[in-house]
Amino acid sequence: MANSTNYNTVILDIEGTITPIAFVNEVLFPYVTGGIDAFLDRAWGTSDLEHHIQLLREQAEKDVVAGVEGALLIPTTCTTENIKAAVKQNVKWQMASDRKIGALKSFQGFMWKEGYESGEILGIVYDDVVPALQKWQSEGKKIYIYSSGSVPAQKLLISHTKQGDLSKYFSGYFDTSVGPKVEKESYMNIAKALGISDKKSILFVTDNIHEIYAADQAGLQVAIANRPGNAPLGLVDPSFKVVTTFDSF
Ligand SMILES: CSCCC(=O)C(=O)COP(=O)(O)O
Ligand SMILES: [Mg+2]
Repeated sequence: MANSTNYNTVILDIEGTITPIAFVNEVLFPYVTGGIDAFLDRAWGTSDLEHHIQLLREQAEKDVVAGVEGALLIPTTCTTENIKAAVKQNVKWQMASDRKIGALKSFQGFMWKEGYESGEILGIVYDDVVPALQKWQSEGKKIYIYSSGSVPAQKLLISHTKQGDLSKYFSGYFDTSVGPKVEKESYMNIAKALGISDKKSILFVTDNIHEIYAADQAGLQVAIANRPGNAPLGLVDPSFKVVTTFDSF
């Protein structure tokens, strides 16, 4: 049972908190890995695709310089087929280790756009999420998302769920452009962006214990989402609230 008190701002993680990890692993990620060949063929030559490839290319160059094992460069001057093959290999390599890197997350969101808009992908949130959003909103609380998924990808999921378009509940979205979710400065950046000086007035809910530590260190209230299919929590500091359902809020 969550016993968080006196918060007027709620920040929610997506995967493992409001959305099952299985939806990400069994629907969103296979959409990218299985569809990337055809997608590259379809979108080849567009400025949007070139922009996303350039982001992947710049990240790959940083990875090579940093000595990241398995990092793959994406050439600029080469045959179209070789560039496509390098993009495909790079994306699949990053996804195999579930990297939370901005360039990859932007590319995934770019591919998912087509899927959500065509109706091939429909987002899932747990049944207890919408009632909690309604309750928080009726209490005058502001609700935000902070996820490793890119902001465009977050908005797509939130606006295309089986429960309908949930965007009306959210006042804003944050991704790792404010900083990694495991660093306390990222939560301070969000509080600053929201103009909130009393960090204890913010409740952050996530499934990831490292994100909990970071938000706690930044002074936010925190609650751990322990959803079916999440990685085992292990031993957690008993001072942290753990919720298995949002009915607890
Ligand atoms: C709309 S994001 C889709 C899931 C994803 O790619 C991701 O990285 C989610 O990470 P989170 O920080 O929400 O656990
Ligand atoms: Mg998560």
